[in-house]
Amino acid sequence: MTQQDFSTVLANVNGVHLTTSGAHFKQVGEGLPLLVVENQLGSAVIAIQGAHLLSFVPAGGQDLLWLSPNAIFEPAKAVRGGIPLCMPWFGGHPEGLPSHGFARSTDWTLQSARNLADGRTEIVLSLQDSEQTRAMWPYAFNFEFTIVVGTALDLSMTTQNLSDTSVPYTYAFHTYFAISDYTQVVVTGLADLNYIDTIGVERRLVQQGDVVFTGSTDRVYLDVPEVQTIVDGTRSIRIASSAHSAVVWNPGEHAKNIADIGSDAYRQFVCVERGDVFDNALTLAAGASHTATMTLSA
Ligand SMILES: O=P(O)(O)OC[C@H]1O[C@H](O)[C@H](O)[C@@H](O)[C@@H]1O
Repeated sequence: MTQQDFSTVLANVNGVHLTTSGAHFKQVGEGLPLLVVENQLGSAVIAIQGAHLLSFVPAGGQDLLWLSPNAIFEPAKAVRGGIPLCMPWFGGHPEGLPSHGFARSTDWTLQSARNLADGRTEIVLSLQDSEQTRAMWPYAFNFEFTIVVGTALDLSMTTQNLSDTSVPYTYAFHTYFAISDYTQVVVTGLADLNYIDTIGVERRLVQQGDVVFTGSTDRVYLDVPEVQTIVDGTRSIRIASSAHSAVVWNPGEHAKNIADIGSDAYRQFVCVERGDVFDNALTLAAGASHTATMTLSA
């Protein structure tokens, strides 16, 4: 568990408090510290480990994010659901380092919290290089993640390369969206785009019409437009991002082999992950910084 003292940062901020995963979610594991953010426009729950959003509820609405009923809250293990931050690399690593990078399983620092004049709440978390990160990724860096909770959830990730060489960089906001049943939803905003189907032998295909799910799905859409919409009956969720890729994932029945999902729960989410991955991978020049934004709204 993080040893951070939040009292100075949270002094004079209304509607933000610290709790634990055990008190808030009653789920298994050693437990993790969480920040709860509540205002008149919406509410959110953020794990300090991973700067990981676990819940976002616009006032009077329902949670946009899915958290697995079998989620495990353990130090150094990514929680299943919400918005894991996959960085500074997305997917598997050629030398067997943790899949999707170390950001999602490392404690971040709470930099600031403030009530904005329009009623929203802004939280800023950061992560800098350390001996532990340099052993996996030999660069000096600063990641700064700004979360604004209102009727929409506004996210902004700034990645600064503080080293004197250029750095390869891929990332994704790996969002798990709560939906009724994965076979009932339609994802718009990806029709006619090139994608890589990563199930089995990678294949490059072109999306015909909107995306629907009929079973295990794992696809990387390239050069996507700013907005996708998940249409779930009369409900819809809008995803707007500056990122150039969209990864669409649901494990289907393979979820029975994933301990923190299980054989039924997989039906209640789809992942539509915005990031810059595969052909959209980035290189950050020495001293350069990159900002990625994403806004989620119902
Ligand atoms: O189990 P994780 O490491 O969290 O990865 C979960 C999933 O993330 C992404 O969606 C990838 O495209 C999938 O291939 C992967 O299975």
